[in-house]
Amino acid sequence: MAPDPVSQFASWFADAVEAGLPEPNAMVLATSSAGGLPTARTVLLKGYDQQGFVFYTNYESRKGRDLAENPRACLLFPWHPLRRQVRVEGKVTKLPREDSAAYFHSRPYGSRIGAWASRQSAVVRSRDELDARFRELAERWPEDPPLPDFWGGLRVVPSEVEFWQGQIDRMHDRLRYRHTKAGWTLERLAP
Ligand SMILES: Cc1cc2nc3c(=O)[nH]c(=O)nc-3n(C[C@H](O)[C@H](O)[C@H](O)COP(=O)(O)O)c2cc1C
Ligand code: PXP
Repeated sequence: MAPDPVSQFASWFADAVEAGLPEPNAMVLATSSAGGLPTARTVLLKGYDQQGFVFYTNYESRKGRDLAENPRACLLFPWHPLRRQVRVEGKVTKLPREDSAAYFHSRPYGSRIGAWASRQSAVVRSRDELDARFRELAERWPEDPPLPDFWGGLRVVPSEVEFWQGQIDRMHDRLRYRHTKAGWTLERLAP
């Protein structure tokens, strides 16, 4: 195992890509409201480094509202064909606007209009209403829509990261990194 979880993640992520897993960067993001109600959904990992794990979303969506009132999250990478899973826990911070803008402008035009057209997680009357909203916004910005102020990146800053490897007889390997004042400590957990 690597001395820190991000280096270890890099190695397992490379294995997931190499193995040809569909959407190897898909991860389940769990959040919880201030009242303690948990929810989970899939998002795409768009970057990671020693600072943490980054994804992009609508800040006013259900997850966005959860994270505004309770900025803690758990990420789960379900790499079943490799008999592996990685779980990341930590605090969540917003990306600087210039970083969100750089990513937003790298997205295809339609996805950028889509971000504007979707009040993510709100109830919509119909598919037609959604499509009409898309067309209206595409007319407004025939090219280069700006970054919406309600959209951008979030970073999960890891405090614990667990690497799970399936083994025979359900005697799996579970190795957990925990961030302490002294740096990262690595512990083995019972399967
Ligand atoms: C494979 C996959 C990847 C997804 N990636 C994202 C993403 O990166 N950002 C995002 O906002 N929604 C993404 N979604 C949609 C979310 O799962 C979810 O439906 C949406 O963000 C609204 O979630 P919420 O109402 O809990 O906030 C993805 C869905 C799937 C199935
Ligand atoms: C609503 C939504 N936002 C953002 C993303 C992130 O991916 P991309 O920036 O590549 O569209 C996805 C991917 O499914 C998505 O569905």
